[in-house]
Amino acid sequence: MNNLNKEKAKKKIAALREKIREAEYRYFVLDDPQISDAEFDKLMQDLIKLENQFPELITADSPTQRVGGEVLDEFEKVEHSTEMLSLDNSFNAEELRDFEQRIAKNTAQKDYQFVVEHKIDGLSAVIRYQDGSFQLGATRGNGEVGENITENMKTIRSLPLKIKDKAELELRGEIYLSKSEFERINQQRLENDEKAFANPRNAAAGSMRQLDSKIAASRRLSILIYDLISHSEKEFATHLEVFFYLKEQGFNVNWHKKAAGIEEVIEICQEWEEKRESLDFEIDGLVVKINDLALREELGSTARSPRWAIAYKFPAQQKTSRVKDIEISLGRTGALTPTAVLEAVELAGSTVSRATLHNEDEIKRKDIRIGDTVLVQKAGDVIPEVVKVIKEKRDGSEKEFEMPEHCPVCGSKVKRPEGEAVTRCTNISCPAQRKEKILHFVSRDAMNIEGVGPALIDQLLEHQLIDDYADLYFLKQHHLKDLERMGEKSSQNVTEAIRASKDREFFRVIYALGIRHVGLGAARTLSNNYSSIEQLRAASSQELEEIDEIGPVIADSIINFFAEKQNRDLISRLKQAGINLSREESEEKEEFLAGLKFVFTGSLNDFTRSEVKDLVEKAGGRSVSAVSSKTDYLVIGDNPGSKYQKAQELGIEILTESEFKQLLENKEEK
Ligand SMILES: NC(=O)c1ccc[n+]([C@@H]2O[C@H](COP(=O)([O-])OP(=O)(O)OC[C@H]3O[C@@H](n4cnc5c(N)ncnc54)[C@H](O)[C@@H]3O)[C@@H](O)[C@H]2O)c1
Ligand SMILES: [Zn+2]
Repeated sequence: MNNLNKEKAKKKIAALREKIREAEYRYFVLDDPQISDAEFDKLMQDLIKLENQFPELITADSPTQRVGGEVLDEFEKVEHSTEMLSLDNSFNAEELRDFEQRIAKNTAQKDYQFVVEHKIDGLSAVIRYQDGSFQLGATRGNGEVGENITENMKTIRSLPLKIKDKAELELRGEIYLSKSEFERINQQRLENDEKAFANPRNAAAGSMRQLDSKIAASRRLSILIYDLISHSEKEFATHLEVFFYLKEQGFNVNWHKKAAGIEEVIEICQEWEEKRESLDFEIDGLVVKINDLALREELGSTARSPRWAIAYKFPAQQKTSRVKDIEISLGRTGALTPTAVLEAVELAGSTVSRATLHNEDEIKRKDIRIGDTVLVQKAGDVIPEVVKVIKEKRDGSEKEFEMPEHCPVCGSKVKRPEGEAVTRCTNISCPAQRKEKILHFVSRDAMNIEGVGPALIDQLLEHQLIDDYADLYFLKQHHLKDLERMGEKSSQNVTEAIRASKDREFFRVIYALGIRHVGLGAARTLSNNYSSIEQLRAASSQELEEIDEIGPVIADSIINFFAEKQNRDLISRLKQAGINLSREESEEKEEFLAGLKFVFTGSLNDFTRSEVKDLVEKAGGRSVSAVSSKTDYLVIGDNPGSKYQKAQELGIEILTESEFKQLLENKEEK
């Protein structure tokens, strides 16, 4: 890079600027990005580096010198009282330390503090109040002029229309969609044959730019406030004081934490990298700000961003890749599932080379072709998926995908029942299905039988030593000994592992049966409601549906499962083998939360969402998503959302995180 000559740099800079401008237009104006945020950030970083090397090539219209964004003509324009800037980015601890160094160089002050906040992935808004009423809401636009979205903002429930303070205020906050609401909207759009939004940010931005505010209202957006730009009467000394005041006025304020030095900031950033999934909204990083407002003044800002703040960005969750092929795999229910084979990319800390395409309709809807460049996304532990195709990258060589007519494993005809999205192999004894069912049965969350893996199952099926999972319990050591790669010792271990699995908890057995749609959570719920397999089998679909979390689809599937003679036979052989088919005394004793319903809101400090769900369910309780009159407890973390208000209205018992912990601890002693 160092000996790059100026002519070359000039060309490279021009090309980068061109790409960045195009991406900004698609992102800010069309709400339809074609590259991932991480890729955009990379382009920007490359440009910044080059411009730093050749400062004489910096022009006033370079994207590094201004805030991206455009103002749409459809909306009334609003001039901002204070320019709305971007934030500088940092991607690792080193860059955060550099940020601190720059501050140290620019001030004589020694002991300053930082405030770390969530960087919510939504769209920023300016909000004005006068005489205690919400007056005006505007988008950032190009930083100087934004769009008037007051009417749409009135539909945001978490924005108070009235406040106590009668002074003139100007605030900033982030409008966003919760993950659950985002899913709901996309589901609905798919049902209406509309294009799904790529991510919650685009959905939120798209909703705010609707001319018809009824549409915005139907989207249930939220807002978190993170700054006070001006107050006509009060002076504040620190950012924390501002937060305190905003909270007092009834605003939903952004999560924040004080940090004494940059090392503490780094710790908080790393902590949230792991915890981000526990939030019901997306954050793409954290924002680190100077707490002392006078020091902020002193540090000032560049044309593009303040010097007193920096964004810390998490590793990418979305990236582009290319579909090399589309393969079909068979599940235990015989479903033919298309999977995209991708050019490997690093995504959120792991290498991704496959993504699920769900089913034929999904491929059609997204128009995914072999050879396409696609945007791939990964959220938490879920399987990576293709967000969308970047059609501009097509050169005509892409091939459309056709669902095969025959099962790729057994060759039988496949069928796609009317009204269903899934194509299945029609052969009930298709070896692929049998194998998948057994694999599921022995898997970790189910019966957890170590040593019984795909290779062994293949051999057992091939030698007709077993036909289904119940047969595993009738295997003798001498059956196994002669198999490939088995021998005395391993066959003994395997038979021992099979025997040991006989007293797995009842809910694991229910899960292991492989009833369609019954995942681990539903299995747990069922085991909380029925104490034996006989009771479960006797349940009517109406009775099942009355259980929270068990919908008609699951209920039907359970009924169908027990209706099949083959399955009832499987169960009686499991019983004969001595498998635990009822909830034991010991399991019941732990159920001190039996029947109680919990709702969690806000961000918890010591648990992830799946941890608390697990804890509650282990104790026989249930964790549900919405507050209703049937809720027993609402547990609130930092920045609880609208659920908090609703629970208060309904008079539901509210626990803080530490009270919830106490509840668990006290009861466990009993
Ligand atoms: N994918 C694309 O094609 C594409 C194109 C352009 C921009 N982008 C994305 O947009 C970013 C640049 O856009 P930008 O200038 O709007 O954002 P930024 O990343 O520079 O950060 C500033 C914005 O952060 C938001 N924010 C959230 N929480 C905040 C908090 N607690 N305090 C202060 N601000 C907070 C505000 O909306 C603010 O306007 C890029 O980093 C990139 O990720 C992507
Ligand atoms: Zn088959």
